[in-house]
Amino acid sequence: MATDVPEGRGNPGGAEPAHRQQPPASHCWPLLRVGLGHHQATPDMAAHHPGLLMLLLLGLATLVFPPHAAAQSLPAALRAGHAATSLPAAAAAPRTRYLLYDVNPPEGFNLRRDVYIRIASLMKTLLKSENWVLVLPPWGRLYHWQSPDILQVRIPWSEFFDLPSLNRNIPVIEYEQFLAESGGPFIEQIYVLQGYEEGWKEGTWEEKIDERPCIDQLMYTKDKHQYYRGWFWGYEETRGLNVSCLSVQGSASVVAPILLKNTSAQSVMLDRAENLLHDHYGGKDYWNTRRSMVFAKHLRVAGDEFRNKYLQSTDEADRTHYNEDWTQMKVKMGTALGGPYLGVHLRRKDFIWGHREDVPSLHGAAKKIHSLLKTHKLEKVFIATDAVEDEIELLKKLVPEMVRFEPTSEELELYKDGGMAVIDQWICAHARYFIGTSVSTFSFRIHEEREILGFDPKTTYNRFCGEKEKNCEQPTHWKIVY
Ligand SMILES: C[C@@H]1O[C@H](OP(=O)(O)OP(=O)(O)OC[C@H]2O[C@@H](n3cnc4c(=O)[nH]c(N)nc43)[C@H](O)[C@@H]2O)[C@@H](O)[C@H](O)[C@@H]1O
Repeated sequence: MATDVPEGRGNPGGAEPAHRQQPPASHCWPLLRVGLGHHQATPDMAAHHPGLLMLLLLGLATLVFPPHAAAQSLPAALRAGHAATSLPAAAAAPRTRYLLYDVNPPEGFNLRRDVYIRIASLMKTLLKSENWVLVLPPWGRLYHWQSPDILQVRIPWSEFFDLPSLNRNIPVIEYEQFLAESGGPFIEQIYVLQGYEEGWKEGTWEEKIDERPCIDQLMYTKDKHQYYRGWFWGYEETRGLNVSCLSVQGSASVVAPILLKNTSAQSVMLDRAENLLHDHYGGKDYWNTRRSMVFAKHLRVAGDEFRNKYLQSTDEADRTHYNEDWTQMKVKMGTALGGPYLGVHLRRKDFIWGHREDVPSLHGAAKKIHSLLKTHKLEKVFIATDAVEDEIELLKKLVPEMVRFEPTSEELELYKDGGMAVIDQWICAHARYFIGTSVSTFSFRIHEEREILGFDPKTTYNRFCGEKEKNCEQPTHWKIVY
């Protein structure tokens, strides 16, 4: 079970509470895109312009009576057993509360996708008693996204994921919609999640959460109006009204009582949300959320066109039919054949800097690739990698059969580094046989995509071994649960 641990990063085995019930997946919450641009009234601006102050006050009023509260409360009302009644909307509508979250800055795209799954479980717990909406943290300023000359900040989720699909699992909105609905640049309560200073004694694991003094120096500073400034995904006008710390040890839903009882703030942000563990890793709720994370259509189309053109791979021939509605997609294991190519994810950069034993040299990887091509009678290999230019040149020499998705500058600007990662993953997910890199969440997400598509696990849960590795344990098969 070597590979389950890094997935949760400090996710101690056996600490999962009972599987939590999920709300009906059949609702599609209303998606209201409100174009606000990146212009917000700032607290500083308001202080100097009485007219703006008026606007700001109006905005604050909408915190209490958000314009879409009635529409968004409908699923909650239905869950609570009410019909869509003839009561006046304002009277019938419980207020909408907004959950926001962020992750430790150095963490990459696919670890962040894992944290989303944990937060979705918390949302499902909250929705049992109140009307919450998850505000999707805009993408950007990720350490691994190093392509020069493209602006990679304030990126909405819709650039990488299909929002209607996410909404079939839990109610989500983009950050700009939150700004428009809540009327201003304020997040009322920020909780910074941290561990317990005293740690935990082995053998005495218990789930707990407490308001505690902050252990590390806060990444938030007060402005002259006593509002908190910080990194709010590149939205420089956003401010926190209150910041405090929570020591937490446990799964995501351990936070629910705090949010339901200790604070009445309408918008609550959980910073350093990677400190929460999965409610139930690999269970039905996990898989429902994972299945709802459908890649944005334009990225899937780009990947499909590439498969067709360079890898002679089509869904018909490969038996990888995809249903746009994930709730209707249930493929029997082993049904998918995959395109006539080997899929490879070769993680480099920070994975080799630590001289890790479980990462192969390029010569070692090339040797394994050739052996797999022979075994599976394949002629082409698609390689997804974050290797630097020199390594790519060496790879080209070592593996002349290599095919890569190399974007034009226009494509890179359009898809960005995140979109490139998605396209690479999508192509790897459709290969006849896949081999990835040890403990990389990038590879893990490919495993899951192949599980959803219905591949035989033998063609999926494979990884390269380091030349000096003594016990090269292969990835765990996490069977899909419907
Ligand atoms: C050591 C740790 O590794 C963890 O990375 P790991 O799980 O592999 O996976 P990720 O969390 O996705 O972070 C790696 C990032 O590197 C880029 N990248 C890696 N491989 C490829 C590839 O084959 N194709 C493309 N297009 N991009 C790639 C991409 O931006 C990806 O999101 C990080 O999340 C942690 O922050 C930390 O750095």
